[in-house]
Amino acid sequence: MGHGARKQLAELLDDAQRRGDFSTRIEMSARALRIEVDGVGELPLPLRAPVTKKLIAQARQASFGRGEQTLSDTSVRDTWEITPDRITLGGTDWDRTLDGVLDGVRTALGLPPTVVLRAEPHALLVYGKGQFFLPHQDSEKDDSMVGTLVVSLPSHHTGGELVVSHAGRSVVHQASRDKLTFAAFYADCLHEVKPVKSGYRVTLTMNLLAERIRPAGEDDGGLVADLAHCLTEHFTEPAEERYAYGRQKAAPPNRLVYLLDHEYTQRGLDWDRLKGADATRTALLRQAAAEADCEAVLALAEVKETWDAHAPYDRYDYYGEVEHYDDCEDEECEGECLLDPDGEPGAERRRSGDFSDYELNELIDDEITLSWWTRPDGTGGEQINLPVAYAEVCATAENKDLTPYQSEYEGYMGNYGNTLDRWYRRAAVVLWPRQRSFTARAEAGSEGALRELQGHLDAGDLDRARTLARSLAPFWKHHGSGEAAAALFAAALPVAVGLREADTATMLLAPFGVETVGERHASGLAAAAARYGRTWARGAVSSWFGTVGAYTGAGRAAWLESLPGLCTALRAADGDGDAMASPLAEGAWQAVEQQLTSWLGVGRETERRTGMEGLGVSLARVLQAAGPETADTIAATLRGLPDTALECLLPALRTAARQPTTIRDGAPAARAFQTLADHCEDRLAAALTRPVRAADDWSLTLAGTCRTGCGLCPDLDAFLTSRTRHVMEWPLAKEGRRHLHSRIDQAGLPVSHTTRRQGRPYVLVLTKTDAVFTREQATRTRAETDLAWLRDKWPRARG
Ligand SMILES: O=C(O)CCC(=O)C(=O)O
Ligand SMILES: [Fe+2]
Repeated sequence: MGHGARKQLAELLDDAQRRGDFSTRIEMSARALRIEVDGVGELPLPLRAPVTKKLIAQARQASFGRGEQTLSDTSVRDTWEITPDRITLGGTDWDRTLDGVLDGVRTALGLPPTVVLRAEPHALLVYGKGQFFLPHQDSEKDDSMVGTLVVSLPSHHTGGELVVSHAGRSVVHQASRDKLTFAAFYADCLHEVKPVKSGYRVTLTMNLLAERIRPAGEDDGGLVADLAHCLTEHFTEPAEERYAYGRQKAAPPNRLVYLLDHEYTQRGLDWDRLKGADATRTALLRQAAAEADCEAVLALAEVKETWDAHAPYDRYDYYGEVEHYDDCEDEECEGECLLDPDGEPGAERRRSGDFSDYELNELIDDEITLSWWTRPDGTGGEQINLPVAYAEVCATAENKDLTPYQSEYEGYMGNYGNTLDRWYRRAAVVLWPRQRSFTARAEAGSEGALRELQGHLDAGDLDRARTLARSLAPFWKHHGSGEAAAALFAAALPVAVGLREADTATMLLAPFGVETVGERHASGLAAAAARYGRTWARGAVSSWFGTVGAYTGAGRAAWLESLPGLCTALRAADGDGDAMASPLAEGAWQAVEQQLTSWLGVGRETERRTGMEGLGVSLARVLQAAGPETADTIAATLRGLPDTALECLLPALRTAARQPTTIRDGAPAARAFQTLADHCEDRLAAALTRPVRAADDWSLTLAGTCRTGCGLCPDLDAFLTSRTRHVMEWPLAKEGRRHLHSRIDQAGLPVSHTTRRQGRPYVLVLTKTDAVFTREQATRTRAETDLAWLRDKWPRARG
């Protein structure tokens, strides 16, 4: 059975690992090292305070890396540093001693004998009393860097322990007073230097580099054969379903994903530089793969686990009698607020994002997605997006024993109790039977698989290309959106054209989001439209838009910025670019129109204005991308909208005016922009002829009505529309007050509402604010400015 094969495979690999540890420590005589520092001279060992002080005089405050940045913050790292160019290492026996240490480190860390370690000085560090380095991981400065070697020079001190952790275990290294202490650890280990309590701690840190010296040798034939047998079984037996309550047997799995123990960066992920047990296990796995006729690649996986978990309650004294939180500022709260929001269980830790002491009860769900992998031929890697099925996963170390890079705790949610989400990044070996190679890779959205198809087309083997392409249909879905999918889309276009089969071409191109489509695809798109016709092109474009308005985030706005350039490139391309450009512009307009309609319905003015202004930029781009007829149709629709739409039209005109070529006579949308400018001018002029509000006129226009048929809103409306009333006191229970609040807030009315907490029910006090007048004045001033700008920039009826 499939599950049995996976389990057995993990066990075989677990047994096979040479017992490598993540950190090790070796002591050597201080006589082995002669160390000289510029400006100080040779350091007599063990170090004494006067010499150490001279070192400090030559040092600078050490910084540390975070992402791309280098930071200096003594609350994170407080130590003196001397750069390696100022240090000379020597001594009659030094090279031999270091080689011996490195060989011991290699064995202790479980690296195979086919690898040799080198150490490259990184810095000389001096820690005085109170100085330390908080937990961190070292950045891998070099592709071949596998870890760090800390050489502590003999020196009298207390504190300053080096604590190294991995997969839930920690070791503490304390330096010797009279010997050299070598501590080595893998680069993915979290480590820290505890504050020095007395004396000085002086270390020479070195990067550990791994180099391959011989090819991996033949391993125990029996073990490899057993592993190969497991692989064959895994790929031929029906896949096990996680919750298979009497369901039909599934097809065999398409791949096996073996998760590795250590962490790797994309750059550092290489068969020859795997760490500890990973190195041994993958070497065996690859031999087994060859024997079972499987291909193997290295991959990076994102893992998300959801646990039923709970906070360590006992530290909180709230447990027991709960009381009202006195300073609760929630206006609606009438003694129903029982807890200080900050006093909830785990609030403290929730803020700091540390959930390490939460208790994990039961795993509710896990998801694994492969995001990147190496090519089977070993030439670099590619981005992919592949959810991994339960029946395909195999691992020796469980996720929960590793350190998540992010955690989120969610209190009781109804369906589940309290849940803790944890995210991990893990590396993996991915294997599949060689004869299923195309499917296994294509399913992951691999560009390489599409290039294989292209290869068949180039070689004139149309039948083979069509058969393989059609085999994608069941899983060729959701290739995402934006730049990340652009390369895959670029690879899919020529294949779609070359297949000369409209339906297969549709299937290949449909699963992309419109934000993926860019200028680089123009010639491929024009060629596809020429091959399959305008109706086909329209269908393809509509599949990229998906449900119009379904996605309207920042990605869409950025894409609209590029739309005019894309449409120009399409219209200039060989083939039938216009067949793509027109539906693209129309689809973009539909999405913008839908957003415009929803903004028009928003009552709160500042919020609406901000939204409309952003939309104005998008509208300008859509008009610039459209052909003359579409642009005119759009302009006609816009002229039919209420005056609030000017909040979008003016920003659109301003955007266009900043790019004069797009509005000059002869530009496709020039006429449409002029029509809109004239329309705005008319509406603003008309608005300015309306009389100014009288100083005693407090009446408000009703924005939005209450559809609940409640008994309160008629009274509210009477107050709002009254010219004379500007304060209303209303004894009202909580529900009613809440209803009125929400109506006033949603309409963005210039009316303040407060609750006087006296007697029962409390009294709701509504007060019309000065904004009744100031807002109108501001609108008027804005209209005057806009009108002047329009008359200057868009003079009416040229010629
Ligand atoms: O001083 C040490 O022992 C370690 C320093 C360290 O972790 C580093 O420089 O990254
Ligand atoms: Fe470090």
